[in-house]
Amino acid sequence: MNRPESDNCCSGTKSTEELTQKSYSRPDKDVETTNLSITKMDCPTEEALIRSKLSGMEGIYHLDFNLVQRTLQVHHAKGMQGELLAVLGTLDLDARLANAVDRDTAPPPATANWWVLGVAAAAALASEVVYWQQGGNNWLVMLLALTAIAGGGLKTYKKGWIALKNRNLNMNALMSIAVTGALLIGHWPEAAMVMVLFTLAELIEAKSLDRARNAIRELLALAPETATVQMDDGRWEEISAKQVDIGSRVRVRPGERIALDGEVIEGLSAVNQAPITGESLPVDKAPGDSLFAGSINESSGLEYRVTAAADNSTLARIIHAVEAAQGSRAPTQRFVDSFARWYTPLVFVVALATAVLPPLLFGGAWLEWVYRALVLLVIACPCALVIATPVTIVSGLAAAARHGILIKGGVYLEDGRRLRWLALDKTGTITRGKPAQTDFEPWANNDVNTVRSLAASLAARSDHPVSMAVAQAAQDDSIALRQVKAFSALAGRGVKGEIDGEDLHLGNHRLVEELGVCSRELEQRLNNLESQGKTVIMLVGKAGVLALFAVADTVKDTSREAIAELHDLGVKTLMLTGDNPHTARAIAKQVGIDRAEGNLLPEDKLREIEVLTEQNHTGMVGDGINDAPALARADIGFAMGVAGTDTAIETADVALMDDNLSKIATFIRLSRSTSRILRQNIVMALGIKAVFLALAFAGLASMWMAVFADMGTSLLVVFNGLRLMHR
Ligand SMILES: Nc1ncnc2c1ncn2[C@@H]1O[C@H](COP(=O)(O)OP(=O)(O)OP(=O)(O)O)[C@@H](O)[C@H]1O
Ligand SMILES: [Zn+2]
Repeated sequence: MNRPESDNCCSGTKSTEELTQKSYSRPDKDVETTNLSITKMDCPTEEALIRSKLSGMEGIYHLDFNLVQRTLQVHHAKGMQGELLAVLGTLDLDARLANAVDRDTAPPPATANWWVLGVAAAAALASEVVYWQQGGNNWLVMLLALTAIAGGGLKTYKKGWIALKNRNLNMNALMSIAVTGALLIGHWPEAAMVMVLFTLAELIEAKSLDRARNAIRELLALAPETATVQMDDGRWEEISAKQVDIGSRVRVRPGERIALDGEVIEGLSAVNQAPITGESLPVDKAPGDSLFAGSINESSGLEYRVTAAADNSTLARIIHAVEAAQGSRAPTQRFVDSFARWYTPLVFVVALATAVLPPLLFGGAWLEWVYRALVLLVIACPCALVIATPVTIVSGLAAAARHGILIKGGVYLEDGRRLRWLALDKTGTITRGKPAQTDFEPWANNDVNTVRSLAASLAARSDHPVSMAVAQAAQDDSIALRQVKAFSALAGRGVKGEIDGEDLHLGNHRLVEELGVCSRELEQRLNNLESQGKTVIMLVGKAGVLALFAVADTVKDTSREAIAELHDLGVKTLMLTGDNPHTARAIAKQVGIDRAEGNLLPEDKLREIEVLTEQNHTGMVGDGINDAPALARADIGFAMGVAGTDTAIETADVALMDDNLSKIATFIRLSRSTSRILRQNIVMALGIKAVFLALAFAGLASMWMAVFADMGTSLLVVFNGLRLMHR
């Protein structure tokens, strides 16, 4: 049996992560996937319990825990579901089958019986008071203490017992042992207090986790539940957004939120797309423009045609991706998990030694040392430490989503701060990607209209931006097109086809060289145009070069500033383009990019990235389609302008909803604050533990102080993590 999630999976490198996920997402006919919702899995210790129970079973291949959503995905051999549920049943964690597709059923919030807990707390307090008044234990102290423990701690005992039976030392087990021990050595009021405080801590912790859990669902709540749809008979009726079919006509009033993805049919309005793209300026919409569910229609009414079902809208896909991202473990989380795995048993052993050795060897007082050992048991609970990471990562992911940045895993969020180089594609990334024809020149006395018509006929068949510019210019001048036969695109070069029996090529310098029809004179002319930042393609026929067409793209308004922001963050920039080196340099100079490489075929781009990644943490940003190999090879691949596209969201490591490059700087800054908060949390959690460890040895810490500190630390790290949400 192979189990790739085995504990020695050490570094968080992308390749291991991907391998693990890919090998299991492949539909295999013998592997079945069960999604479970586990209501009572609110502390990482429960995860450890489940893991130890399941991973030993024959036929269980892979476990994907999502603590924040309290879900577990199990990949297992076919037909094991019943057995799986039965085993989980013995752990008493309320494991239920969950439908992965149905994202609307939020997990129930942490339940609390405040009334019982209040009585328990009062009893514990009273027991303490009576103890001090009477100067010792008596039947009343004991009765009050037992009442408190029964009220506050039965659940803990139950969970602790299950854990111990499964030879798992989780915090419930530790607490049960500690409280029982305290009772046995006669510390009745304190045992009661510790149990009540612990239960309270658990509750508060669960509540604050609920907040993190809901952060992402709150994003989903951005799309209204209902939409005003035109019925077959022409009436308008408000129906549930989920029931609206693709193609329906929907109306949205000014000030209203848009319920479904669609395309404007009628009306002109400004739409605030901030919830999707993070861009706060409203965007003007006219017929033909696309709309995103969740965005806000600001100025006037619109009618649109629905283009995606409610559960497949861009917004829904964003939320789906963020939720999935939480499941994958960030490097810090792996570190913390493996730390917790040896920390708890180690402290347990130390506690045992503390209880036994000093009295045996040095004649210490038994009761005194047993008590110190019990304090150690309380300190052995790593909950604050373990909870700190997922909460921080989830808040970071949610904050990024609010900025229109979709991060596909905690790894990338943590890694972003390490980026030293960013490679950028030119067309569509730095420039608008919508070039226009600026010059055309017949070559060797050819007839202007004939060559334009030939070139445009070829160009019209291609969707490459350069071709589109040539075709558009011809159309604007009402030049008639001819019929093209045997058309094909030549990657990185241009296109070719046959018109009236003549083989024609339309493409760049590389193509002209390859056809062997270049000349000194032509090169001079090329250099001249290219050094102005223009891209030149040539029409080539039997008689050689027939004409030159120059197109120019404009740089996006945001590019220059975004590049400067990146440089301020210490990230160097490199432009990679299939376009010629002159144009590449001219554009690079305009926006302030450090280095530019032109004339690159897709495989050359890949090689550049490979060279860079060997020495530096390197990101690559592109529009996703022809740059796919380079994007995949980079440490972090960014796809931009993905809102509305189908595949790009799924392919990149980080997807930027709009095409504003400054989002990458935002991402890096967010990554830096995330790792700062992660470090703070870990130092805080470990530091407080260390202090209490020392105090416990010195006999200066009491049990309830340790519980209190533990609760305080948990709360501190959770709130510290949630702070990110508002970055
Ligand atoms: N279909 C085409 N029509 C016209 N020219 C083309 C075509 N395909 C490629 N070319 C020429 O080859 C060059 C390189 O094309 P390629 O598609 O590799 O890069 P690009 O997408 O234009 O630039 P970037 O790498 O910056 O995105 C283009 O600049 C253009 O001159
Ligand atoms: Zn040449």
